[in-house]
Amino acid sequence: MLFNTGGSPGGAPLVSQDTTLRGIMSETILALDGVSKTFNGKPAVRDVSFSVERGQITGFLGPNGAGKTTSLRMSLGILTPDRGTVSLFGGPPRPAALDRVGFLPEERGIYRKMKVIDVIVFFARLKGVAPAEARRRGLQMLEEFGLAEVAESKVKTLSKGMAQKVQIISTLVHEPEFIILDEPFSGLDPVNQNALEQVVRRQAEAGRTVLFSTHVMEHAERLCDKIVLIAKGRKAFDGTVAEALGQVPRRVTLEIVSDHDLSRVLAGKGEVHRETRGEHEVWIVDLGPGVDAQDILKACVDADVKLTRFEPVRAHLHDAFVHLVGREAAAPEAETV
Ligand SMILES: Nc1ncnc2c1ncn2[C@@H]1O[C@H](COP(=O)(O)OP(=O)(O)OP(=O)(O)O)[C@@H](O)[C@H]1O
Repeated sequence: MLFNTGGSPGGAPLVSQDTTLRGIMSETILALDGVSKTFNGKPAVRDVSFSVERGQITGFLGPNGAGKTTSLRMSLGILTPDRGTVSLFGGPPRPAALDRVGFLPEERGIYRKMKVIDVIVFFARLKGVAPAEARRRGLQMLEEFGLAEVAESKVKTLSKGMAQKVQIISTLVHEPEFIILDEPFSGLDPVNQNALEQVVRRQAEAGRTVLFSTHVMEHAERLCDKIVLIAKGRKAFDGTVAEALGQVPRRVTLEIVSDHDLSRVLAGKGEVHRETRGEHEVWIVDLGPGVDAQDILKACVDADVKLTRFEPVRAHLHDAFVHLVGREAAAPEAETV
């Protein structure tokens, strides 16, 4: 097992180990209502509302500069909104509520001169875990993260990825009910990104609630019960991954060797584009309402068209994001100025 999924703090019953039930039993852990924040006259977050439900994994997605970190900081009371309200565990984000949260900030920094295990124990103790228990959990988690041999090493001797894992352990060691991770995958190599995805899944399976921000859609596509898309400070979408993908026109790509004109065959099936790639003619169909890929295949077979490729194209979350906010707003902030 990669990570300890033990009981919830204070012995409270875990909500559910079942993904389906997780969806049904709804209790709002965090709610932002009409929240806005401006820095030096420049709006960073504009009238954003969304909620995070207990036991779910929620992805907070958007390009660099979209307003994710600012929203997370407001969620935790680190920043005060100019307008709107934040409710954490049913009230303002006060210290007692924050003890139930594990937060991995975007700006990472741990005490370089301390030993790894001492850093983890330090963070656990800040959240009220007894010293012996903090050490026991810290050593167990280091083992599970493949870092057992560096427990007594100084932080400054670790690679960047190892240091990030130590910081993730420090975020989780007090077994918080609600885990907020700001860009947790950045700085990790693909193997460790996969390992972190497993950690997030196991936390949710243990009944914990996870909210993480990312500009890499693939993590959210694989992990999330719900996603919130934000661009240029505004919420663009809030729903399940399937609902987001449902916003993208379904597409089929056809390839033929001849210069057969498919316009008549594909008439009424959707929006059709034609491209020449080498000696192949490629026809791309954005399927119209009520048309599915099989209708296109049947029309080609009936018209005796010799296909060299027939490919229903699977949409990805990035396509949905671009479709919802436009290519310019989907780009990182620096690319749009
Ligand atoms: N303390 C601050 N002072 C001034 N401007 C800020 C401050 N914090 C954020 N901003 C600005 O607010 C906007 C949103 O930034 P934010 O960090 O919330 O975005 P983000 O989606 O988290 O992106 P990134 O992943 O790059 O941090 C940006 O234009 C940023 O420069």
